[in-house]
Amino acid sequence: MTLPRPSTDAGRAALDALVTDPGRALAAFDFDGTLSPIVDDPRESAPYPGIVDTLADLAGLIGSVAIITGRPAAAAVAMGGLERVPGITVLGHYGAERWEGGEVLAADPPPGVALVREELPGLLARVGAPEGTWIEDKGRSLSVHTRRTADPDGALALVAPALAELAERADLRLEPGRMVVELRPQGVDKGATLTALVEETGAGTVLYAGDDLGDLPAFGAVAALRGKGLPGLTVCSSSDEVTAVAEAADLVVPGPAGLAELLGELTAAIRGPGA
Ligand SMILES: O=P(O)(O)OC[C@H]1O[C@H](O[C@H]2O[C@H](CO)[C@@H](O)[C@H](O)[C@H]2O)[C@H](O)[C@@H](O)[C@@H]1O
Repeated sequence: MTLPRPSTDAGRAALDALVTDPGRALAAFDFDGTLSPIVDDPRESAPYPGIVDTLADLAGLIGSVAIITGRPAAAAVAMGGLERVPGITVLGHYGAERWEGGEVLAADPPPGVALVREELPGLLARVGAPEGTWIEDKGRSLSVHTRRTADPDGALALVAPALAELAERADLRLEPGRMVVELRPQGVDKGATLTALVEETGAGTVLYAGDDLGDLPAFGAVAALRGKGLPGLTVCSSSDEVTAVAEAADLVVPGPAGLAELLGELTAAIRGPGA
């Protein structure tokens, strides 16, 4: 197994730093589309086969492993079997929730979430959202999914103006993603969450892997941390659905299967020859 070469100097330097000084590294991962292949029904998401075991191996070799997801933290842990990864931190709702050692810490959601919960079904009916449009109520945010409609992009375009108006009235943020729009609380994104985690862990190197638009703030955080001298590597779990993430990444791997392979190669490189 050979480690792939990132396409940027900064990415190559960070990968070298991670392998030579793994004890000070933080590796953080998105969940859907990165650890878990995209599926039609979000309730059926599951990690790519073997990837959680590889993460568990990696967690025993590097400083810290974390998940930063738009899912509720406990849902990601349950879907992923992530409690098997020693010492893992799971940050849900882009960082508004924290799961660690079986406990979830979070502040109460703002009142706008309840307003959206009440109005969203009627709003979707009024604008003529097509069959297959689905509301995912995540407790502190709600997502409108169109993957299971006949024309997912068309359905998103149809509902977008009304969702924008509702989000503004509820003082929530609109978070676009892969055939989904989420209405969620303001004030936190994956970039701020990753930066805080780097500070908290005292990481000397950071790796972040993601696949969707909501991961771009974390890529921005890696760039900002590099500006302060911290080696950082961004990895895109690529798809045909989103190209902006691959364009921003130091290293592009073909979806969760490619990430699983990369993590195996990284683990082998840290262990060294003969291990
Ligand atoms: O931050 P993430 O862990 O990537 O979560 C982002 C959203 O992921 C989920 O939706 C996406 O995955 C689904 C299952 O594969 C797929 O059907 C959907 O089209 C994708 O957008 C999840 O359902 C959302 O709540 C997350 O915000």
